[in-house]
Amino acid sequence: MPNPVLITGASQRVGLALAENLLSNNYPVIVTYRTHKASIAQLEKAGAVAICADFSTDQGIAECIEAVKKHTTGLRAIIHNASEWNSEKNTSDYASLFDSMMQVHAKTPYLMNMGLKALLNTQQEAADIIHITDFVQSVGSEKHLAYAASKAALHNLTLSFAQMLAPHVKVNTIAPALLMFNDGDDAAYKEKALSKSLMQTEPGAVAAVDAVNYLLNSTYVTGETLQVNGGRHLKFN
Ligand SMILES: NC(=O)C1=CN([C@@H]2O[C@H](COP(=O)(O)OP(=O)(O)OC[C@H]3O[C@@H](n4cnc5c(N)ncnc54)[C@H](OP(=O)(O)O)[C@@H]3O)[C@@H](O)[C@H]2O)C=CC1
Ligand SMILES: Nc1nc2c(c(=O)[nH]1)N=C([C@H](O)[C@@H](O)CO)CN2
Repeated sequence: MPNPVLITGASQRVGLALAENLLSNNYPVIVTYRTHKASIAQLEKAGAVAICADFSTDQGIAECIEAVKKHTTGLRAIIHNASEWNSEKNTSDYASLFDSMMQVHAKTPYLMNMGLKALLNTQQEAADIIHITDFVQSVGSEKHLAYAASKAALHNLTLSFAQMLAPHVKVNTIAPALLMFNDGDDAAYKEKALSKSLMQTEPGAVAAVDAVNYLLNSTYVTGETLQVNGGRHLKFN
């Protein structure tokens, strides 16, 4: 039996699509969720192990690490997907915003990788860590400053863990731009968001699923960023 893939934040959208795709490709899957939704019950019905985890505290991260260890002695991959896209416009408590963004996007992957890296080394074939960041890791964001900084920190962890865990474990970043709109995004927002890339489309979670499968099947890519942004870096007008 192959070792499972661990996906964080899999109760909806991209994380859920990743879990469903990997299950359909016969990978054993362990997911974390914070809010129990029907999607989690469906994943469990399909054979996934589901762990309730809130990464907003260090204790929550530690408990998640211990829960994973109770379920498996080995891991094929860890995919850090859990995230909150919070903006400065919704608060005046910038200290808490900054801390919460760094907590979920940088401290959680850091502590989970340090706590679980030994499980990645019980494989004959290579193992993977995938950090899902954001296009803004390299250009910043005037409306999501703390979010962008935390995603840049996560990418820097890619560079460090790639050096620490080579050659057995490959560590890479997937940096998406628009993948999926959110409920409540109005037509004006959607039009503006679509205009920011050359492809001018909302690709859906499948764009991230394809990127993850490329990395899982790669044998020589590590310490890299897979940009999944519809050519946004070339859209200047
Ligand atoms: N959607 C997009 O267009 C883009 C997405 N990305 C990145 O891709 C990834 C997937 O995006 P998307 O699917 O939209 O993500 P979501 O915004 O839907 O969030 C994914 C999950 O993260 C979980 N989560 C958030 N905070 C915590 C926490 N403190 N502890 C535990 N779990 C938490 C949530 O769990 P629950 O619901 O169970 O509470 C949620 O289901 C993210 O890393 C995102 O930053 C990057 C660029 C564009
Ligand atoms: N955790 C999340 N991160 C991001 C989301 C999201 O919905 N959840 N959405 C975006 C936007 O699509 C942005 O890329 C384009 O406006 C960014 N990050």
